Amino acid sequence: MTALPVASRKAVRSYARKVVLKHPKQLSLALGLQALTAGCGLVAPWLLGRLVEQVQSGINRVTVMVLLIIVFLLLQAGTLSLANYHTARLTEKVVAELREDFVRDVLRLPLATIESAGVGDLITRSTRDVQALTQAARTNVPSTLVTLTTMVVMLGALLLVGWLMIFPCLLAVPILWPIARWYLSRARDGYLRERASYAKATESLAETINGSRTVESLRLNSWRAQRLREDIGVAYQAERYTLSLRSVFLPVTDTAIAIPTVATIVLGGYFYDHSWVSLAGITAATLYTQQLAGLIDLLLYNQDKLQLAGASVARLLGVSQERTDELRVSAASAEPRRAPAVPSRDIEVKEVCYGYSAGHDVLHDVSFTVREGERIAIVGPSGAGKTTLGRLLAGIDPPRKGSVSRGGVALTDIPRSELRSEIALVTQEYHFFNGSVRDNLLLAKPSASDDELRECLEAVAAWTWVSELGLDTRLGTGTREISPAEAQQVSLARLLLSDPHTLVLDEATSVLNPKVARDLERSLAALLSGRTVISIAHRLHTAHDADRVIVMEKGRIVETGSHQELLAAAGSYAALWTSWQGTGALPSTPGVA
Ligand SMILES: Nc1ncnc2c1ncn2[C@@H]1O[C@H](COP(=O)(O)OP(=O)(O)OP(=O)(O)O)[C@@H](O)[C@H]1O
Repeated sequence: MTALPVASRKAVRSYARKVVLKHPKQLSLALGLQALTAGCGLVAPWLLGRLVEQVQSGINRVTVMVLLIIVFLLLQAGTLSLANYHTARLTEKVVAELREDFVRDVLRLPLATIESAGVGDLITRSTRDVQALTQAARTNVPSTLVTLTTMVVMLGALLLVGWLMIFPCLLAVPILWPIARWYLSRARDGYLRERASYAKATESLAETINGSRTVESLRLNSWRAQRLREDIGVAYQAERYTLSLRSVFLPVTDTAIAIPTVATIVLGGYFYDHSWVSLAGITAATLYTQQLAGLIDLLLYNQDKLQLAGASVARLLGVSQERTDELRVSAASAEPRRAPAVPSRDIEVKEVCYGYSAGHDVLHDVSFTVREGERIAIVGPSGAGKTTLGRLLAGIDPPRKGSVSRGGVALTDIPRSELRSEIALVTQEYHFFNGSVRDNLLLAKPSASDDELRECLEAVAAWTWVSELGLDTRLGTGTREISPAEAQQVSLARLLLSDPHTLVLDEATSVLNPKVARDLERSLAALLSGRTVISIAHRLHTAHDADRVIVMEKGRIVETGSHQELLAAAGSYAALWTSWQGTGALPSTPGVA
């Protein structure tokens, strides 16, 4: 299993910069309002300082001062709510864009990449990581911006009330600086490990749920439970590590931020004794320093959450890197290729070898050409390599050796959007998305008319039940359940709508009962005229109807010809045919798992 990539710190930083600078007006407005709020917040401590000084020197203007303090506090509350409103608008917009980017990138991932990464990784990225990022963007990012702006304004004010009062604040720096460096150099990797361990546990869980029947029937419950316990154990250790980082970081910083307040009072008294700072200055500085301590505390707390969000961004951006890599590969390989004078839709399979693991090929030296408009049936016993060949013919996996190409270009080098509109693989894995039949069909062609939808549904023999229910009736979990055969029919109709010129059908009609399957294949055959169809045939009547039959055994092509020619040759195909006529099933390849 190959995990999806994780973006580097540099990529995360440049993405964050891009996102922040994408809305300069909204950002300036939000920051401006925050600075105004911070400015209003500074007036009350300053006025309090003046009040203390006036009381000490016998001037009685308490009422005016108190009224002024109330006015500024109200002003601060007003600007704060405006600042919060505009910051929230900006962050909601940014979060929405991030989510959209992520969904777009996930939808563009090649099937082979998802399969090799495992669904657990993708589920964790699209749930926990998106959630961590959303949470940070909604609360910690705005809070950090407010805190930083307020701190800058406050330090300026501290300089103004008495520049000497800045020194007590600096006493915390020798502790805060190294502990922050220590923490930051470890937190990102810690959180990345934590996320990866969640992905693994989710993968195990998803695998167990998907294979629950197999687990039950083979009594693998305790083995699966043990596996899950191990994965949870790894996640627990990863969480303990990040917890241990926080257990050091937060108490040390909590202690360090208490120093400036104490030092301001102690040193302030000393400065006052020497008449270096006024009483008003010391009062205001003490209040500022106390607020500053609270701000640093908040900043560090946010920093922790931002580390977690940073790890999540790295994982989410990694998904887009996967896509970029793919496009880069196709762009690179596109350079030397020359468009043929007449674009050929023939698919050429040349000396192909392929294996799922190193040193164990399941396809050996396979060569043949699929001509445009041809009907090919690939037959052979179970484990012969038919499905594997089908995946290569659909451009999902590249061969280990040799080539599978169209017009001289390897299928895996053709941009996927282009390839998918040309060649489609139809497997036993079909999907009906919760919603109406119309919703499911329009995924393939959003502009399709009702007539087109009906035509495709009729072609797959589904119009009878769909017209009874209605195209817009909601189906799926929690509503009217859809049977596997119906779901498969809708998938096939969706495929017809997307109109690829080549179809690779791998057990496309296996869920249906033999009679319905045969009817469906007939309707499909009528509708598919003019298309290239490669059927991985598990029922030999498909081979009977094909232009050419390719017989595979143990990963090799052993015979090629029409049904009649192969029967006359009395070889492997003839044996398969006889066996199928007798039992309706194909034998397994001896020695092949
Ligand atoms: N994802 C996989 N990982 C590892 N080995 C695999 C994988 N898929 C298939 N194989 C192996 O590759 C070989 C060819 O399998 P394949 O499914 O292509 O055969 P098939 O002719 O389609 O069989 P069937 O008719 O039973 O579907 C088999 O030995 C199988 O165990």
